[in-house]
Amino acid sequence: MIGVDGLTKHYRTRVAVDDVSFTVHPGRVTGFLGPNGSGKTTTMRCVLGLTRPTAGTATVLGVPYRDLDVPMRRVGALVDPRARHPGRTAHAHLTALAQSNRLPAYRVDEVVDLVGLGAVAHERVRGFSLGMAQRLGIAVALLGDPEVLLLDEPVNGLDPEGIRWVRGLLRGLADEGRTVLVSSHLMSEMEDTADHLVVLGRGRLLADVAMADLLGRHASVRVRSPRLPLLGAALQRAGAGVSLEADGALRVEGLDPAAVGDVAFAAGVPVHELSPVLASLEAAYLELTGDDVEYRAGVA
Ligand SMILES: Nc1ncnc2c1ncn2[C@@H]1O[C@H](COP(=O)(O)OP(=O)(O)OP(=O)(O)O)[C@@H](O)[C@H]1O
Repeated sequence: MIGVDGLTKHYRTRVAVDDVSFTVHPGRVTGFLGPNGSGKTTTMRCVLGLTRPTAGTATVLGVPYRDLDVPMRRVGALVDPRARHPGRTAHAHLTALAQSNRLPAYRVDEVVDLVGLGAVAHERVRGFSLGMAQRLGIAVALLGDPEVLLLDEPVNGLDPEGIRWVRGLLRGLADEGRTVLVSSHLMSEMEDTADHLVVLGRGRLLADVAMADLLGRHASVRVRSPRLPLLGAALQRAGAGVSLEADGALRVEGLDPAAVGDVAFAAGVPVHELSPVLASLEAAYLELTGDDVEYRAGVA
């Protein structure tokens, strides 16, 4: 469990995180989303005791991170995959961490195998690709076999096979009852991985919502009929938003498929197709964050 309560962080005049509260529960993967600069990393750093909040609190398993005894056994984190000793081998890096955190040496070989770094474990980290560095960062996070995991952009730099592997790993960790908070910019990846979403925009909380609810809220219905104008008018009278698709079908928003069918029946209009259309996470996300994007392409 991760608890963030009234969390606020100011950097001089910039408000990086603005009175944000949410709880990350165990047993599910919680996706942490938001445009660039929306405060995700700052929030994670506050949870990990790396950044001191201006106001509010962040706790892990009910206590501030600094109060945890042997934190690596309780919380695993991937925040900056490049932040490790470049002259060391991956194995030596993990061994040093295991020793300083009183973790068993056999755990090093376990996590090396788990993240698929067996072939390069004795090579220097300096020569690692971003994908290999990410895998090593994930190995560090898993070293203490922790109950809580915070991973900032873990699929950054990974190839499709690596991305699939991370997805399976996160699912497995959540299924074991662990708390998993993971940030990503890849909407399609989040859609396949996360059960729950916490969304930030300009440092504020925009949504704390189950993935299925968010997608359901933005779902629509496709309907075809030989008497389209009549059906469109009846649906609008029922309060639906109606638009014409390129192929001549109607796109109906604000009513579920059963309600659309009932409106058609009551209007005496034949229906030739009636299908629910699930929103993509990308569309739902853009709608949520539309006004809160701080850095747009082409804008300084
Ligand atoms: N050490 C710092 N000093 C000054 N400003 C900072 C510092 N760290 C972050 N910020 C600012 O705080 C805001 C939030 O940044 P943060 O890195 O938390 O966002 P983010 O959502 O993780 O972004 P990204 O997706 O780009 O990593 C940004 O405007 C950033 O410029």
